[in-house]
Amino acid sequence: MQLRKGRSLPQNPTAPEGAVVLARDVHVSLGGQPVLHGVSLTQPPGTVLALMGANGSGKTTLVRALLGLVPLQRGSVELFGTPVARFRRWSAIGYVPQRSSLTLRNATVGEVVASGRLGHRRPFLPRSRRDKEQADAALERVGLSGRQRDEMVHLSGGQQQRVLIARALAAEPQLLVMDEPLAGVDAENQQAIAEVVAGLVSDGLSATVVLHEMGPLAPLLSRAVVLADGRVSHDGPVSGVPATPGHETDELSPPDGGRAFLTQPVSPDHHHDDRGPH
Ligand SMILES: Nc1ncnc2c1ncn2[C@@H]1O[C@H](COP(=O)(O)OP(=O)(O)OP(=O)(O)O)[C@@H](O)[C@H]1O
Repeated sequence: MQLRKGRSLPQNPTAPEGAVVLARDVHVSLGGQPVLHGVSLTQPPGTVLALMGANGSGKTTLVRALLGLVPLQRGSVELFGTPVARFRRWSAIGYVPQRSSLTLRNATVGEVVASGRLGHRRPFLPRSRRDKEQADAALERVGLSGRQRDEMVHLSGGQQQRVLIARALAAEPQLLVMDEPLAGVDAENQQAIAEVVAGLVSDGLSATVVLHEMGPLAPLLSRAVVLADGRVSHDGPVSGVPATPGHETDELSPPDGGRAFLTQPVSPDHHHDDRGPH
């Protein structure tokens, strides 16, 4: 599939020095249960960081901690050099949540992508020409131009995922945070998503991506942080990532990576078939 480059999405204005994400000794408890036990990581600008690990290892909780969505028991998080509690430039971050966690039955593609501009809009005013241009450019970027009127429910899982990425891109982010963008997505759409990410990275954006397996994103990953039971078990090049935790001699080595990383089967929620019209 050939994807056209977006027309007017921004170049990344992030200064070359300084991390886009910096976490130090992050401890998080949920429902009284400790989930993260002292996680630290640094993501330099312009990089693609994979957060990996088995089901329940704490990946989603870590992403939520990085975005200030859950309180820290201990430790600190900085976004673009600002402590997360004082961070206000949320439009600089495009968040693509797990598709399976969303209910989008009644929304159209255009509505979903337009909602990505809400952070730029002033209350009670109709959307501006720039809002529309950025939404259209984001949709073009993911290869779904002209699909604004389609209902989300009629798209395949992979196409829905691409719409959610377009929604995040419409906000003109500098950092894209994606939670399992390849889960339940067919090979063609996985490739399309990888091409979108490659284009964004070449424009200087950064991406933090929760992954069960690297798939076609493998060649794009700058490094991987692997969690095991809420602790970092690996932080470094992707080539050093074990195919299965506990079997560290069996390594993935991009660009022909993409083998399954799981120690446990993906929960049914992660395996919505990529059905529907293409
Ligand atoms: N609200 C909550 N209350 C109590 N425990 C929770 C809560 N949310 C998550 N947990 C627990 O925290 C641990 C980490 O969950 P999390 O969803 O962060 O893991 P994950 O690595 O993203 O898993 P998956 O790959 O299945 O999405 C799990 O043991 C989970 O049961």
